[in-house]
Amino acid sequence: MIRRNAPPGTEPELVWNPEFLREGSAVADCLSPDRVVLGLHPQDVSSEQRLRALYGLATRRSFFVTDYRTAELVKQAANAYLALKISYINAIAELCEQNGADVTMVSDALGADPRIGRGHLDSGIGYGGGCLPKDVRALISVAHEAGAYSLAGMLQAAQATNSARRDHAVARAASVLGPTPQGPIAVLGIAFKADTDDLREAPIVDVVNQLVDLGWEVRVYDPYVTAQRVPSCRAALEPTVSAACAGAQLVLLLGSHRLTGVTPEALGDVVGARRLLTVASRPELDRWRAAGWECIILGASATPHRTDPAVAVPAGSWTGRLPEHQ
Ligand SMILES: NC(=O)c1ccc[n+]([C@@H]2O[C@H](COP(=O)([O-])OP(=O)(O)OC[C@H]3O[C@@H](n4cnc5c(N)ncnc54)[C@H](O)[C@@H]3O)[C@@H](O)[C@H]2O)c1
Ligand SMILES: O=c1ccn([C@@H]2O[C@H](COP(=O)(O)OP(=O)(O)O[C@H]3O[C@H](CO)[C@@H](O)[C@H](O)[C@H]3O)[C@@H](O)[C@H]2O)c(=O)[nH]1
Repeated sequence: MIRRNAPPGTEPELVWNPEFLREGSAVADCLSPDRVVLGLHPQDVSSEQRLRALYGLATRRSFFVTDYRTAELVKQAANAYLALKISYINAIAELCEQNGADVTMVSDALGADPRIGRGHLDSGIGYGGGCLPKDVRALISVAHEAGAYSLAGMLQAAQATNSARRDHAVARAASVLGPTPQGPIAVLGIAFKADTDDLREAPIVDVVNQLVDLGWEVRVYDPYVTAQRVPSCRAALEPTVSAACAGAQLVLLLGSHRLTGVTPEALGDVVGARRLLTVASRPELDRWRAAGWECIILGASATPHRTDPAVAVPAGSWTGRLPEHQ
C-alpha cells in the first residue's frame, strides 16, 4: 500500500519504530524515550542514520536496531510483561487479603530490588486501556499460531487474574452493602487510569456495569470525563463529586484518579455513610480514616501499615495522587 501511494520515481523504505509512550505522560515519554527500537529491511542502510538524527539521541540513548519481526515483538513483549507484572501483584494481593499481609508493603519492598523495580506494582482492579489488553490478546494469538503454548498459557493466566479483580471488587462491595440494593453507590474516577479521559477497556466501567446489573443505583464522577452518558457505561455521569456522593452508602475509589479540591471531611457531610471501598495503592487513607471513614481496602490487611514519612500526605493538601504521579 505504501509503495502504491508513493510519488512516482521514489522507492519508500519501511521502518518499524514502536512507541512506548504512556497516556498522561505522552509528550515527556516521546521526547525522552528510555530506548528507541528500529526494525529495518536488511538492505536498508540509510534509515538508521536518519532516525538517529531525527531523535537527536545518537549516543545518549539505547538504540536497538533489528529486523521488523523482532522490533514488533519488543513492543508486544513489553506491554505483555507489564500486564504480567500487574497481574502478579494482584494475585499477591488476593493472598494478602486472605492471610492479613499488606500488599502495599510487599510492592514497596519488592520494588526496592533494582532487578524488579517498583513500576507497575500497584495492586488494584487490574489493567485496562487501549494498549495492554489488546497487546496481550495479540501476543496470545501470535503465540498460539506459532505453537508457543507456554507463552500463551502464561498470558491467559494474567487475563484471568485481571478480570477476576473486577469481579472481586463487585463482590466486596456487595458483601459490605448486603444483598438487597438500597441507597446509591458513588464511583469516583472511571477512566482507565488517572490523568486521562480514556475509557477504552476501563476496568472500573466494568465494575459499574456489574453493580447496575445487580440492581444498585450507581452515580459516577470522573474529573476528566465530562460527558453525561458514556455508551459503554450503564450509569449516568454526575457533574460534581458532591452530586455523585449525595446520600451514597458506599464510595468506590478504585483507581489512582486525582480528586483535587475534595477532602474526605467535606465528602463525609454529603454521603449517607462514610464508607470507602478502595485499592491498597492509595497513600492517603490515613486521612480518610481520620475523617471518620471506614476504609475497605482490596488486598490489604485489616491493620493499617506504618506510613513512610516520605509518602505521607500532610493534612490539608490531599490531592488523591500517587507519589509516582506527583
Ligand atoms: N495510546 C497510546 O498511548 C499508545 C502508545 C504507544 C503506541 N500506541 C499504539 O498506536 C496505535 C494507535 O493507538 P491509539 O491509542 O492512537 O488508538 P486510537 O484507536 O485512538 O487510534 C487509532 C486510529 O486508527 C484509525 N484506524 C483504525 N483502523 C483503521 C484502518 N483499517 N484504516 C485506517 N485507519 C484506521 C482509527 O479510526 C483511529 O483514528 C496502536 O497500535 C497502539 O498500540 C498507542
Ligand atoms: O502499577 C500499576 C500500573 C498500571 N496499572 C494499570 O495498568 C493500565 C495501563 O497503565 P499504563 O501502562 O500506565 O498505561 P498506558 O498509557 O496504557 O501505557 C502502556 O501502553 C502503551 C501503549 O502501547 C505503551 O506505549 C506504554 O509503554 C505502556 O505502559 C492502567 O489501567 C493502569 O491503571 C496498574 O493496575 N498498576
